[in-house]
Amino acid sequence: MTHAWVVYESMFGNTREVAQAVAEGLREGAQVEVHEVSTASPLPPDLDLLVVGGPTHAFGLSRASSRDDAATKAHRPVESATMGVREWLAALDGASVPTAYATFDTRVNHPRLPGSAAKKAAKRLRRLGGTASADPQSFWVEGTEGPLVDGELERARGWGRALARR
Ligand SMILES: Cc1cc2nc3c(=O)[nH]c(=O)nc-3n(C[C@H](O)[C@H](O)[C@H](O)COP(=O)(O)O)c2cc1C
Repeated sequence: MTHAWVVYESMFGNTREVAQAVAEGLREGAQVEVHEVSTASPLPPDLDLLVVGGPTHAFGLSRASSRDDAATKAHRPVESATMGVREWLAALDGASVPTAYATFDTRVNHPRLPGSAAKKAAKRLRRLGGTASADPQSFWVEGTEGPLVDGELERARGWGRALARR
């Protein structure tokens, strides 16, 4: 059976919810673990599929400064305070990256801005020698702190199901 990890970064919890929904979908055809990015090392040697997701910050992957910005906006402690997908990917050893990967992000629905953390993460994984199992996917939130737009968790489950069939 396909062994998949879903690795996510999340400040306010929206990307975590999407990660969990993607994992639910994947479980229809894969053995899946979900890991918050600061606890997602090392990758197991028998991994078949790596799914990586994070919030879009300033048109791309978060940085320490944008995470600090999120922390000042948040009404409770942010989840991924110490590191993000950008730093995690930079530290990844290409030899441990499974051939197949897929990336997603969360982004604000109105106004729809250019730039996507998922596209940036996909570029890095491609450079590490991986092959995309799907196009980078964005899931929409109503505002900086969320909530997710209605129907996005169901769409995330469906995306996960489709990934498991590839
Ligand atoms: C510092 C900062 C910069 C952001 N920049 C963008 C952006 O460029 N485009 C966008 O669509 N959303 C942007 N957002 C909104 C985030 O995408 C949103 O907070 C995120 O999807 C929520 O996910 P989370 O709860 O997992 O952190 C930004 C949010 C923060 C805090």
